[in-house]
Amino acid sequence: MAIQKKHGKGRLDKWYKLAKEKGYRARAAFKLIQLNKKYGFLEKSKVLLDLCAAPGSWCQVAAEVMPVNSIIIGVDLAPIKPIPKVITFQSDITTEKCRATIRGHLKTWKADTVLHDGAPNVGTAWVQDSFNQAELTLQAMKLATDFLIEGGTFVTKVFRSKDYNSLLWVFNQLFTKVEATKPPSSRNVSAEIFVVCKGFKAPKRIDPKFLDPKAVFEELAAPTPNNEAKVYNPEVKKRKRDGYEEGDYTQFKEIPASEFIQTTDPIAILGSINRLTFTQPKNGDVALAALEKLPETTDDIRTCCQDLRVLGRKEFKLLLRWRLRVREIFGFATKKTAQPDLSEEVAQVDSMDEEMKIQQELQNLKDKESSKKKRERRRENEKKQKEIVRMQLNMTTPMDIGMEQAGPQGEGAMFALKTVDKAGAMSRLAKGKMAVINETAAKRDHDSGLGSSGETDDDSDEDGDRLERELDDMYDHYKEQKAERDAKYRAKRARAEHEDGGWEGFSGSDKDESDSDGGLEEDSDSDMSEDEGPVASKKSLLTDLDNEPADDNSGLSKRARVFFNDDIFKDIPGIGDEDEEEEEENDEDYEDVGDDDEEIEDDELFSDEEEPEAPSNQVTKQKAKAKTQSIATSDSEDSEGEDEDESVPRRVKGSEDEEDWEEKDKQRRANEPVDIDIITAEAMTLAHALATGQKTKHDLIDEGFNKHALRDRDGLPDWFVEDEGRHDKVQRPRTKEAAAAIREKTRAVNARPIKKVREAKARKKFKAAQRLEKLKKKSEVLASEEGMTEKEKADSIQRLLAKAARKKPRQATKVVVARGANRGIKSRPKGVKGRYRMVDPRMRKDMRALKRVAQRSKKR
Ligand SMILES: C[S@@+](CC[C@H](N)C(=O)[O-])C[C@H]1O[C@@H](n2cnc3c(N)ncnc32)[C@H](O)[C@@H]1O
Repeated sequence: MAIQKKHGKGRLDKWYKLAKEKGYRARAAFKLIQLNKKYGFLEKSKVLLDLCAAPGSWCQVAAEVMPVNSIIIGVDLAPIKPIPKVITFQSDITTEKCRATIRGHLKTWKADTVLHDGAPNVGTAWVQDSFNQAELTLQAMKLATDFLIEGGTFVTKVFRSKDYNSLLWVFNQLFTKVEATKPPSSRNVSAEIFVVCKGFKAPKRIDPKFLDPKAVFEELAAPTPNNEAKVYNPEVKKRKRDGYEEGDYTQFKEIPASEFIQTTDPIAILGSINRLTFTQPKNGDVALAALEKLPETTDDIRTCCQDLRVLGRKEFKLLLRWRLRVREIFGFATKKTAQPDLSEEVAQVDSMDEEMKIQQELQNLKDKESSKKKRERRRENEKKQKEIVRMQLNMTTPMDIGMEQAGPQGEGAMFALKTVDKAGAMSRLAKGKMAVINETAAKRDHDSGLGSSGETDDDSDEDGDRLERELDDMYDHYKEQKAERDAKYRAKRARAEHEDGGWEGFSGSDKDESDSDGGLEEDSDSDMSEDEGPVASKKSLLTDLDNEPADDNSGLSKRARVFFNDDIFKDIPGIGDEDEEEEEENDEDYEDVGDDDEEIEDDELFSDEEEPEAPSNQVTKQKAKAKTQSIATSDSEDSEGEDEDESVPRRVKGSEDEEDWEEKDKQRRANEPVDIDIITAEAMTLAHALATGQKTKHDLIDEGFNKHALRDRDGLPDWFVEDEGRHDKVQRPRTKEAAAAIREKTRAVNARPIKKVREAKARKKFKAAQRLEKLKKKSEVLASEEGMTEKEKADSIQRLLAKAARKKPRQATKVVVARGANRGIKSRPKGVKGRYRMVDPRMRKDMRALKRVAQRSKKR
């Protein structure tokens, strides 16, 4: 029965067997061994307390690893058979008696390490058990706090349950470093996890609440700071997770539109609710009835209320304006009517004395002045934007802007131009990233209190601007949250930021400056003087003007560049800036590397003659070759005289070691946003259609004019544009054959993992070195031969060299029929030497049959 149970739970695993082999009383021993391997606490300990130690495998390990003459005390409810060098006794660790016994054994000593692997009878009722376990852990920690030395280590088992975080929080209060880990020997199916708490803070007084299960597991939602104990760390934050509201487990939320009118936080509603309804509840909402009849409640408004989640900024503004108007009609406090004292809904100014009148007039004048300034600034900004757009269309040069910005001083002009360029504007322009510029300019407008350039009623639109800013903030906040949750999104954003590195700097400083209403010119000057100085600026200016024609070298005419600057070409490899191109090429190179476990025959790698292979394989090789050339590898040794290996995509750069490379490769593949295979398959399909005449050049041009080519994203909310970019893409046809060819390519790349290729190359080099060494020795022997003339010696050495240089005739590939046990096995079958190829028996029969048929038809 007992054996059955062990089998049933899969207990007779390798750790179980190993424990038996090594004489440990339980497989748990390996958990401690592995924990100690990672954190190394046993070697440093002289006194150890093992709570819940039966049957005693942890004590065994401790006795083995700890220095001689260490004190090890083990306690458990169950009896522990004696272990040499270990004191054991039977007791319940939650009792005072146990504490006293330990005290008796330790006397004045303090423990360097306290271990706890306790588990109350797991298996009866999980919820109950997990709580008891957490409670037991807390009890163990209580004991640990009594006996641990300052800086000591507490290692405990915890079950991942609802109390897990609470326990961790407490540990964090009492130890400087807390880490949760799961050693390999701990079964994956088990919810157990081990927490290693290092650096006991040994506070003089510990708030009893820290060790009280009630306080820890129930009241932790609002933890009381333990001000008395020096361990309290205000920086420890408890993460707040929003779940469903109590009693409301639906994701779709709707509220009456009247609530939106009455609320003081309309943006919160727009951000969290799906629909505003006008349907009358049974009890009859008077406000809602009146609201429905208002002429302000137009069909547009009703449509917007239908689904708030699909609205853009424009619609949000529409709703918010509607709300303000309705509030005015209903006599609710609005921003315009409200006085500083918000508690009063409508403030009436009946009489105004002289002084107040003067103040009012002054205020009016001030307002006018500021709105005039605003208008001027906006006009200036619009002008600048236009110039930038002109620049993008190559109608003007950056120099024009620089000169204008810098004014009459010639040097200033240099500065300004430099700064334009420092911001990466020139290169961005060439890359068609003006969207970013416009966005940044718009943002600056925002920050400086200006609305979007399309609006003219700047005085009356203050509310709108504020709302817009709030909406922007909310959107940014949403993006931040998304980034926090989604590692992939974070990586993608990091990549984007990396690509836009120069631009980031610009927008960053831009934002800072704009807080003080600074324009582009102010940015330029401050950046310049702070960062690099005039010499650098001139240098940079020269460099960048030099760089300008480099773009022309891309072979594109100005018109072509403007054309390819369109967003539609953004994701297409081969079009766009060179960096992107290069990176994508690299990415493709890094793609689809199979796992290293696959065996590759050396002979296959070192084949001197090209074997006839499938056409797709050849295509792959050629492609890989082209790529290899495009990647600047410094691994010159590897490439020496090994042209046959060039077909293997090279992924090794400089001195990067393999693990590094593999790690990076993994990350790269995880972050890869564009499916290169799909794009290649599309390209192949297109090429095939062109080659077979199914499509003509004109068809392609025609297809180029589609809805995606004329995307007008002006005024659309960022989130919408982002979402569109992700999903609204041109669907190009992909044939089955193209997809199959790409799959084949992937398979071919996978079949030659770089690790194996490198190993094989290294082996080949090693063998060559050995041969050379042999040759040297033989030549030396010949040279020192006394019975030979100098000519004979020279001839013999010559012959040796010629023989060594002669290529060995290639061995014929042996065909091995895979039978029985050999089927599906990739390693070399027994007794087979040299090149071989495994074939299926059916394949050999088929081949023979084909040959027979061919011969017969010849005879006829
Ligand atoms: C997983 S075993 C410990 C294995 C041990 N670490 C080893 O290496 O052999 C869990 C132990 O916790 C003990 N235990 C549970 N509650 C206890 C309590 N209140 N006081 C003492 N021991 C307890 C159980 O008797 C059981 O032997």
